[in-house]
Amino acid sequence: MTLISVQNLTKHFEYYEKEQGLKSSFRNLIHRKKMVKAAVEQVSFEIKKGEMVAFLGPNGAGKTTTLKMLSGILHPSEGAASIMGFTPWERKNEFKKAMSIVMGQKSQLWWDLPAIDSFYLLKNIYDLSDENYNNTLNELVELLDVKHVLNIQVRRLSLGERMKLELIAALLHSPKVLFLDEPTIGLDFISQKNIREFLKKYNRDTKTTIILTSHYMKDIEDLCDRSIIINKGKLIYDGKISEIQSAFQRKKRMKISLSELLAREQFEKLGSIKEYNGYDVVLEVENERFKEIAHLVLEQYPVQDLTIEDIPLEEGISLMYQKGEQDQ
Ligand SMILES: Nc1ncnc2c1ncn2[C@@H]1O[C@H](COP(=O)(O)OP(=O)(O)OP(=O)(O)O)[C@@H](O)[C@H]1O
Repeated sequence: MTLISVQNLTKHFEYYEKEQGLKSSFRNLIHRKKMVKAAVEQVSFEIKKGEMVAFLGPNGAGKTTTLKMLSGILHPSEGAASIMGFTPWERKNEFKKAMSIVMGQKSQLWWDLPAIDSFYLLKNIYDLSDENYNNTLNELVELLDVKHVLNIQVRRLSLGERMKLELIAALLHSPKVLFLDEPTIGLDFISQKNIREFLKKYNRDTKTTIILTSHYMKDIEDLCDRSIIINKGKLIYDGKISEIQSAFQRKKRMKISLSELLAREQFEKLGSIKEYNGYDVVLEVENERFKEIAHLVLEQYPVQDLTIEDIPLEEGISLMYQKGEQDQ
């Protein structure tokens, strides 16, 4: 069942250029130069109920602007979107009660209060029954393991603890659609992992539809099957994450450790050399040839260890960004 449908969504920001200096400030009062930034251009996609989709793109690609339109914070310049049958920017109460947005760099908790007070306020805003509120809160508190920090002023907590509490604030009213903008930004490795595990379980158990932006590839690889990629406001890929590699990266990486020093020339005929120090070599070889080359290296070279891996996802994605740039 399609839950989110977006057609030709476009956002052009208009602003006035401001030159440096006092003289220019006075000149700008009379003669201002209007600029237009095309942040999102004719983006279309559909998302089914229960999907967790990665929304990717380099800095400034238009991800946050798109999420702001889909959550009703911003009005588009053109295009249409339907989320659970609602037009987001009409901001109907039923829509607000059925969605939530978490922005890694913004907080909806009161910093000077303990989170439990903010949660109680949200209970009233969303008009939740005592039973419903207590059940959801207890479940989320247990899942995220934050019982011990609920009564501490939010400003005194660590970034990881705060992000867990932000998630609870966003999920108290059990939204059907959740927008997550960089939910693991700035978190240490363990906190990132905890948040990822929580999101995975939450999505699986509740079938909440989630759109996630993140610059951490581990988030994307662990959580999402599908990704929508934009660059300079335009959609450049919509498909399986596992196919990004095969579509844009037709090579494998071979790491070879040698028991004897070998000259660089010995490897040049096999593939492109990425690293070489005499004893350790990293080669990139064409997918079609890696078995044959591995066989040859094992037979003819003094090999101590050999591993073959796919090129990391971030490299596949960055190739895609580059291709997007060339096509535009
Ligand atoms: N209010 C605004 N006025 C003018 N330009 C804006 C405004 N908001 C965003 N932009 C521009 O629109 C483009 C897209 O911004 P957006 O924040 O959506 O990118 P992003 O993909 O979320 O980037 P990042 O990964 O860095 O957060 C950027 O070039 C940004 O400078």
